[in-house]
Amino acid sequence: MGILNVTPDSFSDGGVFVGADQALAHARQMEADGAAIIDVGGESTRPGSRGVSVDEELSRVIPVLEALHGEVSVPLSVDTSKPAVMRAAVDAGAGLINDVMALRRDGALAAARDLSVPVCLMHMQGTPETMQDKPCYQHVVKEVVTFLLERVEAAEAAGIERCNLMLDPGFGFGKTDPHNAELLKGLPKLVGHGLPVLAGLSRKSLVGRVLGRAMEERLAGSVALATMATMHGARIIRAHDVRETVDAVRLVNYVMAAQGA
Ligand SMILES: Cn1c(SCC(=O)Nc2ccccc2)nc2c(=O)[nH]c(N)nc21
Repeated sequence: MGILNVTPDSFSDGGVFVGADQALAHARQMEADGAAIIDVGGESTRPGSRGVSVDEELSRVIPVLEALHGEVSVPLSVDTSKPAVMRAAVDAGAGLINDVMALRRDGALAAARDLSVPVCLMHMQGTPETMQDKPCYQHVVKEVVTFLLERVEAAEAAGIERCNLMLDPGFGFGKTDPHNAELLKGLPKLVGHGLPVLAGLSRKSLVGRVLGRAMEERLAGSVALATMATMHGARIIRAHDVRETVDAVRLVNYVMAAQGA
């Protein structure tokens, strides 16, 4: 899942691709590099960030989805928690919903059901504004798995088909580095519930803090974590550096498919 940030303040790449034409060029490059999905997000979810209005998010995301639709052959996911943005985004060509709030906003379950597109349900403790103040868990893996299974129940109760759901532990969303490490090590417990698991670790602060690497120096660490997530059963890897991440995933798949051992 290639990351296409259309947030002016997206701190991971400083919102370099805000214009629709730069976005299209970046999306085409990620598709050429092997991305199976392009994730388009208009609201920065960095720690401490406040949300944006529906209109602001729409003005960022819809023009880009319209520019990409029909120009790239891979499905587009819209990274949003707002029902109105979900509906407009699917109308504009999005084929997946990537919701960091796991459809908890009012109207989100109904929107996802009406739209009947695949949905990624992600765990977050608190909100982007507060989540990193003091993340705390008794058993982080158990609590994240339990939350996600509860969201699956809620989605099915709302009429969303189970086969349209993906689960995501939400690395960095209300987690300390030990929490993130425990979640990555414990990923097989989430994978074991039979739904595809998505992992987003690319360039995140976990890499920066453990390795002491600035944002632009996190490629090797990101590929290492993508490799670990894939070995632990993640089926979708959300990444900035698509070419390098695809190489790693292809090699993991090759080795894991080997006979014997
Ligand atoms: C939209 N979105 C994000 S944005 C946060 C981010 O990339 N931060 C970040 C990026 C680069 C550097 C530092 C932080 N992370 C996920 C994720 O892990 N899973 C799913 N499903 N969606 C996600």
